[in-house]
Amino acid sequence: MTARYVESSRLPTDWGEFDMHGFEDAETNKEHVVLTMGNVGDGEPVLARVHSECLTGDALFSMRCDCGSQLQAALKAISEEGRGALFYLRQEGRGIGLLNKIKAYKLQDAGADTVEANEQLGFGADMRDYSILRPMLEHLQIKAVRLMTNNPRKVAALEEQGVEVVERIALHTGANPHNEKYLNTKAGKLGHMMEGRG
Ligand SMILES: Nc1nc2c(ncn2[C@@H]2O[C@H](COP(=O)(O)OP(=O)(O)OP(=O)(O)O)[C@@H](O)[C@H]2O)c(=O)[nH]1
Ligand SMILES: [Zn+2]
Repeated sequence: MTARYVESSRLPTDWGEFDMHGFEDAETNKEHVVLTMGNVGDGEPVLARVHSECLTGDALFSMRCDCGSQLQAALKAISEEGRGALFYLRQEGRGIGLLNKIKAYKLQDAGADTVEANEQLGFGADMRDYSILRPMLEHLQIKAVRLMTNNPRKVAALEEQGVEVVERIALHTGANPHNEKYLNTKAGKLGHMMEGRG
């Protein structure tokens, strides 16, 4: 996988003004963005979030997951520090795509958990590929991060891309009665670190 840098612009948000950098992956035709604030290329560790697209949670206010709340918390944390980077990767549905995620939700409505639903559809539990990050990190000259995530696989994935993860910062937010099973499955089957969640 390889991403080509295309263009940057300003992006004013509720949490202040970010710089938005667009990348294109010619192999998959996916378009990815990175929002940065401050000087992220100075060699100092960067407060960072690698966020996987979740149309339902990020844009449509879904309570089935914690994605929208994590996205907002990450932007807020970056703006409070005045420096950081949010990688918005188009890996909808842990890489299976939106329509397959809807099929997985239907199976979950009938009792399956998120992992069982993916397996019933013939997919692995998590099909995300993080190698797309490498050209983005290189372009932005980010060499070390303080990563906001509960997912140890993301820490390992960044290290595989040659970036030092000097700290993992837990991101426990957005728990509600509708996503209790989903969060429990993440902790029980997908290795997410959910200690202290409450
Ligand atoms: N296949 C599938 N994907 C889902 C489901 N619910 C959320 N997702 C996707 O999962 C991705 C988010 O991954 P999560 O496992 O919630 O969290 P994470 O990104 O691994 O870890 P954090 O950094 O801690 O947020 C997004 O791409 C969502 O669209 C589901 O039930 N099935
Ligand atoms: Zn989500």
